[in-house]
Amino acid sequence: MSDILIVEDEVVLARSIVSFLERRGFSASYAVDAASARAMIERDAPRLVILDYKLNEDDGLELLERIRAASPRTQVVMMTGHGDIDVAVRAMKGGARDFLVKPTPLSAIASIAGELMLDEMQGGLERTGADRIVGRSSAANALRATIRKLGKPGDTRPGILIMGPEGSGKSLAAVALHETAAPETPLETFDCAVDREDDMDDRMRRASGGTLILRHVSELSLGGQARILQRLQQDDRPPCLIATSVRHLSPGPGFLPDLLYRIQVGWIDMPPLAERAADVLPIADIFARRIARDRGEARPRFTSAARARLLEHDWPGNVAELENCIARAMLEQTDGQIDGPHIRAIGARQSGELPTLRDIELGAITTALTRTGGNVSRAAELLGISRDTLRYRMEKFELSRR
Ligand SMILES: Nc1ncnc2c1ncn2[C@@H]1O[C@H](COP(=O)(O)OP(=O)(O)OP(=O)(O)O)[C@@H](O)[C@H]1O
Repeated sequence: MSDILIVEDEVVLARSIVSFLERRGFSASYAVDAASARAMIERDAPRLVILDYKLNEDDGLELLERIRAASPRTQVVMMTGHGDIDVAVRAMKGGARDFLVKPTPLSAIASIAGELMLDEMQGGLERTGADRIVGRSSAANALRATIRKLGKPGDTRPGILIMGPEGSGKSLAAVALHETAAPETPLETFDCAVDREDDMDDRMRRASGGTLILRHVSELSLGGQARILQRLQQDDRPPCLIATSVRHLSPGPGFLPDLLYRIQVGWIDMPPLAERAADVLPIADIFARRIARDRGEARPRFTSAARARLLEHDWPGNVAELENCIARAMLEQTDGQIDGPHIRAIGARQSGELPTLRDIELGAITTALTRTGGNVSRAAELLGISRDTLRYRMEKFELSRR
């Protein structure tokens, strides 16, 4: 009896996934066609089925429907091809828990299996260090690895600048870094956009020997910057500075070079949530579970319509927007079930005459593709994103069909 069943017609791939999972302590087996998969599901009722959308003779979506009917407790994760976002959405509507894009790194499969087992234990809600970063996109994996690397305990801790759009998780990454590098030391946060600069001295004194997170550092006045530099010199055990910023910083009249060089030793880029769609469902799930736990309620379930809606949205307000959306959905749901209509995203902030982010993005992609004569790899390079991300965005804007 196995907890995980891999349904994949390429035997070599199926075997390697199974042995990878088994080396990590999961019990797994595989089936190469729909008939044997169904027989094994009836016999074992596995916790998780990882199902290839394209099976030789059989249709993965049809098999998904049968699995859901035969074994409701079995979770199904669909493996789709690149650009098959419509298949992914259909799979979610058909009751799949999630989807993975092929070629799927084995680590992503292990992480999904791990998440499922964590869910079963109702654990994993409170995390520390790099594990605070929920998600299984390659960007989330890379971020956790960077936090572990930069946060290696050592005598000197370099200043670190975390750049990224609003609500993308910069402050969370800053806390994760502190917990990785020096969890026993004090942690203080100063928000340069809202806190009074008169409070800075006190905040720095309390952070001595630990970490000071400077949120929205680009908003700090020259006076405030000078104050920080002065205190850093006076303190025997000056705090490590971790700064976050939406805007690019450059030394010049607005920002003291000495402070910038102190902050910008290490660097982390937070990508927008739209570039890591694989993170949306795991993050939504943990937000909903935390709210339910705080209210003493059972773990909420997302219907397939809700999951599909979460995946279809672009999240211009990033993780903060997703958090807000889930908080509202949790207010509206009544029976522990979050359904499609409960998912109402606010979208980008109203900004007068400004074009929407969607328009800007569509414009940039179209320009890059026009300039490169439709060459996706070169267009992706011009835009500074991966080829996969560009293909995904093109699919969303239906550019490939134009
Ligand atoms: N990968 C993630 N996993 C779980 N929670 C996340 C993740 N990223 C962000 N969050 C949560 O989303 C919310 C917004 O993140 P955060 O405040 O860190 O964004 P930010 O980039 O610092 O925003 P701002 O630009 O407004 O300062 C927080 O509640 C944070 O804990």
